[in-house]
Amino acid sequence: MGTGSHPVLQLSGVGRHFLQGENQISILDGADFTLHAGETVALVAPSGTGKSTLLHLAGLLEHPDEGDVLVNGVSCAGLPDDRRTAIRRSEIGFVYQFHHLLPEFSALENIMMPQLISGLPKADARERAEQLLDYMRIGHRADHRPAELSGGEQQRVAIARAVANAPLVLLADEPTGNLDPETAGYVFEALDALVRQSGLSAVIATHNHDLASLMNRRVTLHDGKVVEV
Ligand SMILES: Nc1ncnc2c1ncn2[C@@H]1O[C@H](COP(=O)(O)OP(=O)(O)OP(=O)(O)O)[C@@H](O)[C@H]1O
Repeated sequence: MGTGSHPVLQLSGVGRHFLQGENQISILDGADFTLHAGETVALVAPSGTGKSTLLHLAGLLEHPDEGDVLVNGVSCAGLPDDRRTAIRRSEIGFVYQFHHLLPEFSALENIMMPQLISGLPKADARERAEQLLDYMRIGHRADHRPAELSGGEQQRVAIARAVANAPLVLLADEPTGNLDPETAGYVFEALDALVRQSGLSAVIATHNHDLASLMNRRVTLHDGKVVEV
């Protein structure tokens, strides 16, 4: 992380509450968090403490009940949905625990898709997708559909898709949680290398402490707040 790096993602006093039976439970409650440009942060917390909730709010996939999410300094709390969607598409890449690839399209087409939606010419989208597949060392799998790929390959395609539009921030929700330990290590290292090579900032939720130690910084969730480890 260089000196003078600016915040690319900020959670400010974020709350998220759910009704469970008769009780309201606060999963996030006045949570603050700042991610700086070029920084990688591991989010390591027990199951059910709100990692997915936090990432969904940070990725503008859901609204907080209180507080604000700022992406590159832009306050998103009061923005209309179309502006939030535009910011999400251009600034955020998201990797889910299960790949969420489109089953009827090839690996290459899945990676081209977000670029085509953003209006990039098809030839450029294809070139970028091919480069990313090569970088993830699955160039030979370009024409295969998700069901024809191994779990590790599927997740590498999902990572390539998430960074295809050169987002400012990559968010990953247990991207290797579904893989055997050896494959998980391999995929996580590829993800880490890609993030560093492209100068991305990232928040990656993982249960795996070895993988978390590859990141610049570790945080956890406690009583609805983000705390440094
Ligand atoms: N839409 C919802 N309605 C009600 N409760 C919810 C909702 N979404 C999440 N929760 C509850 O909030 C808590 C946190 O969920 P979340 O998925 O964020 O945890 P997590 O830390 O990501 O867990 P895991 O590691 O198991 O994925 C859980 O108890 C969950 O049941």
